[in-house]
Amino acid sequence: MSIPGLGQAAPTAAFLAPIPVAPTVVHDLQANSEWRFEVDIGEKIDVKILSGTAEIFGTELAVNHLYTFRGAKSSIYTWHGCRIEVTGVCEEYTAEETPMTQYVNTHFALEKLRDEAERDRREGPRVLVVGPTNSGKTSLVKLLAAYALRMGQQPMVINTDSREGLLSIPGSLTATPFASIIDVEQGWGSSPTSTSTPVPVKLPLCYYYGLGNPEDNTKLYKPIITRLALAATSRLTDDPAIKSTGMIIDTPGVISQGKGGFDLISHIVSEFSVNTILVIGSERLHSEMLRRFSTYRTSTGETITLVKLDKSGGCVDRDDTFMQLTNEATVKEYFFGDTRTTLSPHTQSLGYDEVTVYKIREAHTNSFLPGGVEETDHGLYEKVEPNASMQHCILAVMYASVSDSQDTIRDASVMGFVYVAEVDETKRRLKVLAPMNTRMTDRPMIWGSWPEVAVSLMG
Ligand SMILES: Nc1ncnc2c1ncn2[C@@H]1O[C@H](COP(=O)(O)OP(=O)(O)OP(=O)(O)O)[C@@H](O)[C@H]1O
Repeated sequence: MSIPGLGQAAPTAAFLAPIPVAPTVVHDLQANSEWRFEVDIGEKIDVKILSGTAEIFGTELAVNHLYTFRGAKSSIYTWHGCRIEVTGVCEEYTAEETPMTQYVNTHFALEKLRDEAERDRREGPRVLVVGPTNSGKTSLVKLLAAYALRMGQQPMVINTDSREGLLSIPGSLTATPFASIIDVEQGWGSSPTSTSTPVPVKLPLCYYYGLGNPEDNTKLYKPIITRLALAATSRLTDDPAIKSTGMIIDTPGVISQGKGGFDLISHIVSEFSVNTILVIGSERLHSEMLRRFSTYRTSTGETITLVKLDKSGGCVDRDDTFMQLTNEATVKEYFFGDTRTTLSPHTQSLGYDEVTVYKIREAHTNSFLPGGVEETDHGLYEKVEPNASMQHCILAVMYASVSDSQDTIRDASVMGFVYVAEVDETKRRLKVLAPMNTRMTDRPMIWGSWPEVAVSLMG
């Protein structure tokens, strides 16, 4: 073996090969145009605004600051024109047709409602965004939250889409009060575990569903939505600034696509007392929402305002592989940090008898046995002994006690997540990775199927 720098061997050709230099391009963007880009997972680009004004989904970019984007599909919009410098390889084009005027008008209509709410000391608008998969719901939620923040408001952003996490691991449903700028490089911002970033951390109220699709177990999804709504409403009531700004609720695309899903939309509408529904990119869904909600009254007697919005031509489909890799990157970041912050997770060895694990039951809801007899509900979770199939899985550690009922555990908020790094069936022990060295043996843990982590995080 030759130690680098001490060995006698001549440098190899690879060692001498020049390091490829990423190309740098300057784009001049006209007023009201959008530069759309896609960076592959594992690749990155650096972007600098040289002059003018520019924003990413509503968040203004600073001039001469270097922004780095990794594995992202996104866009930079300018109202008045700008010059940008891009270093790195990505797929890109500039578009002049965007629905931004519609979106900003929606924002100003919401601002009017917020001003009225502040004046009358009432709750601001509770806005629900629905639309098919990849129609730009999350991007619109981000944009409306960013514009509200720019006006000095404090929006509460609710994520009811377990397929993607919002400041948390996928599988969770969250309510996050935003009081400071959204971190455009990271999507939504720094997670509570990353402490030394320039953008202040946000603390979500976090509940765990643990499956990728709400329809996989509506008997679990619905009560968690109810619990999330209760927590969000009480947080809202406690803080006048959040109260008058109101909520913006993101939804999973799948619930906008059929009868079972529409029932879930109705459930979210009633639990969050939604009074504004933004329907994005679907005429059919808009007419369905009109049919369901045109005569509806919220718990406080308000009617629902329905607004139809265009889908941006920039929305891109994200295939399963892209989602899988993005989710794995989010999980990795939760434990190990990102390029800006390195975290040091702890490994703990736990005996089978020291842990209480509940596995989520799947796909038993709405199922009928032949002859129309409904299948018996055996409970939400199944108490299981650790086993080899737990390897590489994520477990949610709940703020509950091991002696609590399944309903109490379901309604508890999440204390944190652990990753099962190793299962030793002979010694009957688990090796788990946790962000902190907290005692976990007196907490119940929930084992779901989402997020799926196909690779070892320890490699
Ligand atoms: N104007 C745009 N330019 C470039 N990319 C965009 C634009 N709008 C949205 N995207 C990208 O398109 C993808 C889908 O958008 P988004 O996540 O907002 O859709 P969604 O409706 O929330 O999806 P889902 O139904 O999966 O939750 C994302 O990667 C997003 O960053």
